[in-house]
Amino acid sequence: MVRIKICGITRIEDALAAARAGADAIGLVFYPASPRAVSPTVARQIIRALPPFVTSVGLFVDASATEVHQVLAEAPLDVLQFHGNEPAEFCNQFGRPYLKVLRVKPGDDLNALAAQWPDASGILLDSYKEGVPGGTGEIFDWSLIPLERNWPLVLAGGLTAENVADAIARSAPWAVDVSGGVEQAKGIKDAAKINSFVQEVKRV
Ligand SMILES: O=C(O)c1ccccc1NCC(=O)[C@H](O)[C@H](O)COP(=O)(O)O
Repeated sequence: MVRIKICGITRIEDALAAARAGADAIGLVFYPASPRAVSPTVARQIIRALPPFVTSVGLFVDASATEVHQVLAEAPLDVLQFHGNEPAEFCNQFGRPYLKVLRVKPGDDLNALAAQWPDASGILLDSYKEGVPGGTGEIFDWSLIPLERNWPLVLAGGLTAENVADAIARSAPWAVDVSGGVEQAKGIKDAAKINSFVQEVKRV
């Protein structure tokens, strides 16, 4: 069973649509420049509205430790997700499980890179786009993903209900992560697209 995270949630109704569809996790973006950014107060409201057993994941891009602690003081996130240049020592300091994001470029040795975060719960592979730290809506070359690896892969980047079966077949991920592929506008999810995506993952 491939797990599913619906990322870039900004509204309670979208979080509930994800939960009802059968998603395992939702992502909340704490990167002010993102059109999907939420405040800690809104994040708290969304997390409190979630039914049990749906994991809340907080996304950060080179935030300071103080900023991460400030978010955690208000929003009880289950998991942290680091999209910037955060070294392992930084990621380890919050006492929460975390995902480290690697934005994939041709020539990357992904096993060697993943080994730099040995305590990460998983490594999220996303598309590289200059100046865009995440939520690109673009796929990357899945043949660059090593099939022999000793870390849980969370696959992201331009996934949709139409391409996710192929992506799973090619990369055998632990989980898939989608944002733009289940939206009607940036930060506004589409319940029908969420349902289609989740159904397709469960089908394969
Ligand atoms: O969504 C954003 O705007 C964003 C901004 C900064 C860091 C991360 C961000 N989003 C991350 C994600 O939504 C997902 O982890 C991933 O990038 C998949 O996005 P998509 O390609 O749109 O499916």
